[in-house]
Amino acid sequence: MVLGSASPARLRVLRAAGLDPRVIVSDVDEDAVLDTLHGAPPAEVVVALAGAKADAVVATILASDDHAIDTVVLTCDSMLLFDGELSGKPHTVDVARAQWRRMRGRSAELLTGHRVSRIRDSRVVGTAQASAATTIRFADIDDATVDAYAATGEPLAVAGAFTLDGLGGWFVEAIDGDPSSVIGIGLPTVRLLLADVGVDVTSLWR
Ligand SMILES: Nc1nc2c(ncn2[C@@H]2O[C@H](COP(=O)(O)OP(=O)(O)OP(=O)(O)O)[C@@H](O)[C@H]2O)c(=O)[nH]1
Repeated sequence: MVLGSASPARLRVLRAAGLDPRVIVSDVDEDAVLDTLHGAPPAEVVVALAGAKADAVVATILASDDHAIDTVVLTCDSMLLFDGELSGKPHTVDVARAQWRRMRGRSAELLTGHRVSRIRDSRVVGTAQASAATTIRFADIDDATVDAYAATGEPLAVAGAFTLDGLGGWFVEAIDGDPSSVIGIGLPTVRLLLADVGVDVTSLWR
Protein backbone atom coordinates (compact mmCIF):
# COMPACT_ATOMS: atom_id res chain seq x y z
CA MET A 1 0.00 0.00 0.00
CA VAL A 2 1.06 3.61 -0.64
CA LEU A 3 0.04 6.35 1.80
CA GLY A 4 -0.10 9.58 -0.16
CA SER A 5 0.33 11.82 2.87
CA ALA A 6 2.98 13.76 4.79
CA SER A 7 0.95 13.29 7.96
CA PRO A 8 2.95 11.48 10.66
CA ALA A 9 -0.31 10.80 12.46
CA ARG A 10 -1.84 9.00 9.48
CA LEU A 11 1.26 6.83 9.11
CA ARG A 12 1.17 6.06 12.85
CA VAL A 13 -2.51 5.01 12.67
CA LEU A 14 -1.87 2.67 9.72
CA ARG A 15 1.23 1.11 11.28
CA ALA A 16 -0.59 0.54 14.59
CA ALA A 17 -3.36 -1.11 12.55
CA GLY A 18 -0.97 -3.65 10.99
CA LEU A 19 0.06 -1.94 7.73
CA ASP A 20 3.48 -0.69 6.69
CA PRO A 21 2.74 1.59 3.76
CA ARG A 22 5.26 3.26 1.46
CA VAL A 23 4.87 7.05 1.78
CA ILE A 24 4.68 9.25 -1.31
CA VAL A 25 3.81 12.86 -0.50
CA SER A 26 1.62 14.75 -2.96
CA ASP A 27 2.57 18.33 -3.77
CA VAL A 28 -1.02 19.47 -4.25
CA ASP A 29 -1.79 23.17 -3.73
CA GLU A 30 -4.78 22.63 -1.43
CA ASP A 31 -5.77 26.31 -1.48
CA ALA A 32 -5.95 26.23 -5.29
CA VAL A 33 -8.25 23.18 -5.11
CA LEU A 34 -10.34 24.87 -2.40
CA ASP A 35 -10.77 27.89 -4.70
CA THR A 36 -12.60 25.63 -7.19
CA LEU A 37 -14.95 24.28 -4.49
CA HIS A 38 -16.73 27.40 -3.22
CA GLY A 39 -20.26 26.49 -2.18
CA ALA A 40 -19.66 22.74 -2.33
CA PRO A 41 -21.00 20.73 0.64
CA PRO A 42 -18.28 20.24 3.30
CA ALA A 43 -18.13 16.44 2.84
CA GLU A 44 -17.57 16.95 -0.89
CA VAL A 45 -14.75 19.42 -0.18
CA VAL A 46 -12.65 16.99 1.89
CA VAL A 47 -13.30 14.15 -0.57
CA ALA A 48 -12.29 16.40 -3.48
CA LEU A 49 -9.07 17.37 -1.69
CA ALA A 50 -8.27 13.71 -1.01
CA GLY A 51 -8.96 13.03 -4.71
CA ALA A 52 -6.62 15.80 -5.84
CA LYS A 53 -3.85 14.34 -3.66
CA ALA A 54 -4.59 10.89 -5.13
CA ASP A 55 -4.32 12.17 -8.70
CA ALA A 56 -0.89 13.65 -7.96
CA VAL A 57 0.47 10.54 -6.21
CA VAL A 58 -0.95 8.13 -8.82
CA ALA A 59 0.65 10.22 -11.58
CA THR A 60 4.01 9.95 -9.78
CA ILE A 61 3.68 6.16 -9.52
CA LEU A 62 2.58 5.69 -13.14
CA ALA A 63 5.47 7.88 -14.31
CA SER A 64 7.91 5.40 -12.77
CA ASP A 65 9.20 2.61 -14.98
CA ASP A 66 8.14 -0.10 -12.56
CA HIS A 67 5.32 -1.67 -14.59
CA ALA A 68 4.78 -4.59 -12.29
CA ILE A 69 3.14 -2.41 -9.69
CA ASP A 70 0.01 -3.83 -8.09
CA THR A 71 -0.77 -1.49 -5.24
CA VAL A 72 -3.38 0.62 -3.54
CA VAL A 73 -2.90 4.35 -2.97
CA LEU A 74 -4.64 5.90 0.03
CA THR A 75 -5.04 9.68 0.36
CA CYS A 76 -6.99 11.77 2.88
CA ASP A 77 -7.91 15.29 3.87
CA SER A 78 -9.23 16.47 7.24
CA MET A 79 -11.00 19.73 8.09
CA LEU A 80 -13.13 20.98 10.98
CA LEU A 81 -16.73 22.03 10.32
CA PHE A 82 -17.75 24.56 12.99
CA ASP A 83 -20.69 26.99 12.80
CA GLY A 84 -21.08 26.11 9.12
CA GLU A 85 -17.46 26.98 8.27
CA LEU A 86 -14.69 24.58 7.21
CA SER A 87 -11.22 25.23 8.61
CA GLY A 88 -7.93 23.42 8.15
CA LYS A 89 -4.70 24.03 10.02
CA PRO A 90 -4.38 27.36 11.90
CA HIS A 91 -0.69 27.75 10.98
CA THR A 92 -0.26 30.63 13.51
CA VAL A 93 -0.65 30.98 17.29
CA ASP A 94 -3.12 33.85 16.89
CA VAL A 95 -5.39 31.83 14.59
CA ALA A 96 -5.21 28.81 16.91
CA ARG A 97 -6.11 30.97 19.94
CA ALA A 98 -9.03 32.60 18.09
CA GLN A 99 -10.24 29.16 16.96
CA TRP A 100 -10.23 27.87 20.56
CA ARG A 101 -11.91 30.97 21.94
CA ARG A 102 -14.77 30.32 19.53
CA MET A 103 -15.11 26.55 19.87
CA ARG A 104 -14.44 25.99 23.64
CA GLY A 105 -17.49 24.61 25.44
CA ARG A 106 -19.13 23.81 22.09
CA SER A 107 -19.21 20.98 19.54
CA ALA A 108 -17.92 20.73 15.99
CA GLU A 109 -17.50 18.02 13.33
CA LEU A 110 -14.11 16.76 12.19
CA LEU A 111 -14.53 15.66 8.57
CA THR A 112 -12.04 13.39 6.84
CA GLY A 113 -12.24 12.67 3.12
CA HIS A 114 -10.65 9.46 1.78
CA ARG A 115 -9.72 8.20 -1.71
CA VAL A 116 -8.51 4.68 -2.45
CA SER A 117 -7.00 4.09 -5.90
CA ARG A 118 -6.01 0.62 -7.06
CA ILE A 119 -3.18 0.39 -9.60
CA ARG A 120 -2.45 -2.77 -11.60
CA ASP A 121 -0.56 -3.27 -14.90
CA SER A 122 0.40 0.41 -14.92
CA ARG A 123 -3.13 1.75 -14.81
CA VAL A 124 -5.83 2.63 -12.29
CA VAL A 125 -8.23 -0.32 -12.22
CA GLY A 126 -10.50 0.95 -9.45
CA THR A 127 -11.19 3.91 -7.18
CA ALA A 128 -13.45 4.45 -4.18
CA GLN A 129 -13.99 7.51 -2.01
CA ALA A 130 -15.95 8.53 1.06
CA SER A 131 -15.93 10.97 3.96
CA ALA A 132 -16.26 10.28 7.67
CA ALA A 133 -17.60 12.75 10.23
CA THR A 134 -16.98 12.67 13.98
CA THR A 135 -18.59 15.10 16.42
CA ILE A 136 -16.16 16.57 18.94
CA ARG A 137 -17.22 18.23 22.21
CA PHE A 138 -14.60 20.67 23.43
CA ALA A 139 -14.01 21.56 27.08
CA ASP A 140 -14.81 25.11 28.12
CA ILE A 141 -11.19 26.07 28.89
CA ASP A 142 -10.16 29.53 30.11
CA ASP A 143 -8.01 32.05 28.19
CA ALA A 144 -4.82 31.12 30.06
CA THR A 145 -5.25 27.45 29.08
CA VAL A 146 -6.01 28.40 25.47
CA ASP A 147 -2.86 30.53 25.38
CA ALA A 148 -0.74 27.78 26.97
CA TYR A 149 -1.98 25.19 24.46
CA ALA A 150 -1.49 27.49 21.46
CA ALA A 151 2.02 28.32 22.70
CA THR A 152 3.04 24.63 22.50
CA GLY A 153 2.73 24.84 18.70
CA GLU A 154 0.86 21.53 18.53
CA PRO A 155 -2.49 23.04 17.40
CA LEU A 156 -0.87 24.99 14.56
CA ALA A 157 -0.27 22.02 12.25
CA VAL A 158 -3.46 20.02 12.70
CA ALA A 159 -6.95 20.46 11.28
CA GLY A 160 -9.24 22.24 13.73
CA ALA A 161 -6.37 23.29 16.02
CA PHE A 162 -6.67 20.23 18.26
CA THR A 163 -5.46 16.66 18.59
CA LEU A 164 -7.31 13.75 20.13
CA ASP A 165 -4.10 11.80 20.83
CA GLY A 166 -1.78 14.59 21.98
CA LEU A 167 -1.89 17.61 24.31
CA GLY A 168 -5.31 18.40 22.85
CA GLY A 169 -6.67 15.27 24.50
CA TRP A 170 -6.91 17.20 27.79
CA PHE A 171 -9.58 19.40 26.16
CA VAL A 172 -11.72 16.89 24.21
CA GLU A 173 -14.56 15.90 26.52
CA ALA A 174 -16.38 13.53 24.18
CA ILE A 175 -16.58 12.34 20.58
CA ASP A 176 -19.37 10.69 18.65
CA GLY A 177 -18.00 8.73 15.70
CA ASP A 178 -14.84 7.01 14.53
CA PRO A 179 -11.79 8.10 16.60
CA SER A 180 -9.27 7.13 13.90
CA SER A 181 -10.88 9.49 11.39
CA VAL A 182 -10.28 12.35 13.86
CA ILE A 183 -6.57 11.58 13.91
CA GLY A 184 -6.67 11.64 10.12
CA ILE A 185 -7.62 8.30 8.60
CA GLY A 186 -10.91 6.51 9.29
CA LEU A 187 -10.03 2.80 9.50
CA PRO A 188 -13.62 1.46 9.23
CA THR A 189 -14.20 3.74 6.22
CA VAL A 190 -10.94 2.68 4.56
CA ARG A 191 -11.74 -0.99 5.16
CA LEU A 192 -14.95 -0.60 3.12
CA LEU A 193 -13.22 1.46 0.39
CA LEU A 194 -10.54 -1.22 0.04
CA ALA A 195 -13.29 -3.85 -0.31
CA ASP A 196 -14.88 -1.69 -3.04
CA VAL A 197 -11.66 -2.04 -5.09
CA GLY A 198 -11.36 -5.76 -4.34
CA VAL A 199 -8.83 -5.64 -1.50
CA ASP A 200 -9.39 -7.38 1.85
CA VAL A 201 -7.66 -5.28 4.50
CA THR A 202 -6.55 -8.43 6.36
CA SER A 203 -4.44 -9.34 3.32
CA LEU A 204 -2.43 -6.14 3.89
CA TRP A 205 -1.55 -6.86 7.52
CA ARG A 206 2.21 -7.24 8.08
N1 LIG B 1 -2.14 13.49 15.74
C1 LIG B 1 -3.28 14.08 15.30
N2 LIG B 1 -3.28 14.72 14.09
C2 LIG B 1 -4.45 15.28 13.71
C3 LIG B 1 -5.62 15.26 14.50
N3 LIG B 1 -6.59 15.92 13.81
C4 LIG B 1 -6.04 16.33 12.63
N4 LIG B 1 -4.76 15.92 12.58
C5 LIG B 1 -3.80 16.12 11.48
O1 LIG B 1 -4.08 17.35 10.86
C6 LIG B 1 -3.64 17.24 9.51
C7 LIG B 1 -4.79 17.71 8.61
O2 LIG B 1 -4.24 18.30 7.46
P1 LIG B 1 -4.36 17.61 6.00
O3 LIG B 1 -4.25 18.68 5.00
O4 LIG B 1 -5.53 16.68 5.96
O5 LIG B 1 -3.09 16.64 5.92
P2 LIG B 1 -1.56 17.08 5.92
O6 LIG B 1 -1.01 16.95 7.31
O7 LIG B 1 -1.39 18.39 5.26
O8 LIG B 1 -0.88 15.93 5.08
P3 LIG B 1 -1.25 15.55 3.55
O9 LIG B 1 -2.09 14.31 3.65
O10 LIG B 1 0.10 15.30 2.93
O11 LIG B 1 -2.00 16.70 2.96
C8 LIG B 1 -3.29 15.78 9.25
O12 LIG B 1 -1.89 15.60 9.32
C9 LIG B 1 -3.97 15.08 10.40
O13 LIG B 1 -3.32 13.86 10.76
C10 LIG B 1 -5.57 14.56 15.75
O14 LIG B 1 -6.55 14.48 16.51
N5 LIG B 1 -4.40 14.00 16.10
